[in-house]
Amino acid sequence: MSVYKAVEKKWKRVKTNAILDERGERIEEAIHVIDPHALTMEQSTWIRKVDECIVVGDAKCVIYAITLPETKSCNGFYILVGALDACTQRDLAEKCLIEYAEAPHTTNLHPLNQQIDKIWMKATSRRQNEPDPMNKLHWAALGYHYNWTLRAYPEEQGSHIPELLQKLGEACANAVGFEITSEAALVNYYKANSTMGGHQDNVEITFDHPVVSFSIGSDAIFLKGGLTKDEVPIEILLRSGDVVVMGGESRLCFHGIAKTMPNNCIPAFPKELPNCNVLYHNIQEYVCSNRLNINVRQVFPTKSDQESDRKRHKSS
Ligand SMILES: O=C(O)CCC(=O)C(=O)O
Ligand SMILES: [Fe+2]
Repeated sequence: MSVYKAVEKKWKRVKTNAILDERGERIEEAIHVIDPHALTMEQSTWIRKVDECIVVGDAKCVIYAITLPETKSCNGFYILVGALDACTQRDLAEKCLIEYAEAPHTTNLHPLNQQIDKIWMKATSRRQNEPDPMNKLHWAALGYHYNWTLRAYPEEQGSHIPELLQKLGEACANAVGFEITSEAALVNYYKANSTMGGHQDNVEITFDHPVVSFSIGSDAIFLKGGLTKDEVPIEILLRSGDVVVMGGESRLCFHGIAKTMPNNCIPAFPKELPNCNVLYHNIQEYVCSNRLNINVRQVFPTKSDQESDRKRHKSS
């Protein structure tokens, strides 16, 4: 079994929803976890704070470059801690639930001809004994919709990338020195026990631009491995509002979600807000037991990338 798989298995066995026990001490399985809010002395020796910035609203965030301890190379993997301000988190949660899962975007239910229109409205207005349609929703695709059967991106964009995602993607990528034109976005809907197996994001036509990934709602244990599953992955606790940028050498690293950890207390989603309505209450309840992830990617090379490639080839 690969070491990556062994770490995934370890998290499958963890039944608690926090890395700390009742006494406030780390559970044994979590001793290596990087909690960006509480780095250990040892972690501070290899996790570099590269900058502080404001990506959106008034959220001042710290940027850490997280490199694998074995290689110690700075390989383009960054976490922007709390980069999304509370308003943006609430706005994105609402959009994931009532806009991004609707046509013209597609979802995992679409290829099965089971796409459910107004899924969030149906879920929240159903009778108590009726099944929750949200249980069937795993992902939504925006922009260029990757075709998993043909294993290819289509020539035409299936839907637009919302301006907010374009802007956030660009701001986060620029904050760590990368550029991105978001052409495809994926929204992942995680339930309390959902995981995402280790994989590489390797279906785009270019890998010269980073994947920018936004976390909203419940906490998660994110695993970031190397270029093979034989490298020990680092384990990172991601919270609502955190942004991960995987560019440069880390663009093709194995990664995934080993555990989703529902938490009752998410600062951006208090139980009551001034003037809050039923929609907010439903969203607040949802994010406390589920996690949303939105990630944006550039699929095709930028014209200037192609130009510089051509020049490189000519001169070599
Ligand atoms: O949920 C996450 O943070 C990671 C999602 C991911 O890796 C993907 O959609 O490819
Ligand atoms: Fe991924």
